[in-house]
Amino acid sequence: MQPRVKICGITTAEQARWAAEAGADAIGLVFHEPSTRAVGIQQATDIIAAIPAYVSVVGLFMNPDAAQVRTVLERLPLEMLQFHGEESADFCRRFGRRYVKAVGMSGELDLEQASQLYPDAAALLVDSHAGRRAGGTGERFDWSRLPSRPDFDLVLAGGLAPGNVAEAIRVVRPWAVDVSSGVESAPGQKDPQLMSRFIEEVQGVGQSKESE
Ligand SMILES: O=C(O)c1ccccc1NCC(=O)[C@H](O)[C@H](O)COP(=O)(O)O
Repeated sequence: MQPRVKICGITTAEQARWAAEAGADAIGLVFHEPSTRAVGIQQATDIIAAIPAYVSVVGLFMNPDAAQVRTVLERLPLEMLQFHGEESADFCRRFGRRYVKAVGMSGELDLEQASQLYPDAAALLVDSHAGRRAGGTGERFDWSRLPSRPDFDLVLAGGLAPGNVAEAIRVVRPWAVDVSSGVESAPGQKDPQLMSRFIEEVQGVGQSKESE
């Protein structure tokens, strides 16, 4: 089955339209400072207005306080939340939204234990750096470290790009892939051609012989 695609770190309405037209299933808005991709409420409002139906909007936080998340949710119609820090499961489930929990692959990590810590997460996003280190690094990790048949939906992130995403999918067979740096021509500058090529590579894996 073809993985879903989330393009993260969208900062303008134009980038959002590019991502949706390229075929992204979800668009990520970063509410964590400091990040070159962080957006404010009005900016996010303008971006969301440009996103067509059936493309979900994910709000990304890293170790926020509850008031920050609540303020964003009062002002913006986010479909899902993504927590990228050391948030507890109790914290993540407080906001009445489905959420994805990011886990960092730097250092030793027991993914099965992580999935038991967040039993109601919609998915676990495995990234090069989470927990104490921010994401959006453009760095990949050793995909062979991932379990072959996890008992949770796995979102693969970290250094993905048009040139490696097909191999990543064949190795990991994730539920979804998530990309930010790999579809940028410069930090924070999403590129429509890179977005299209990335999604074409994802779609191509389903058709190619090697994927069997
Ligand atoms: O994208 C950011 O700037 C960011 C900052 C702080 C925490 C998380 C952040 N991004 C989270 C994502 O979901 C990214 O898409 C993910 O880490 C992959 O990023 P990249 O390696 O650049 O593709």
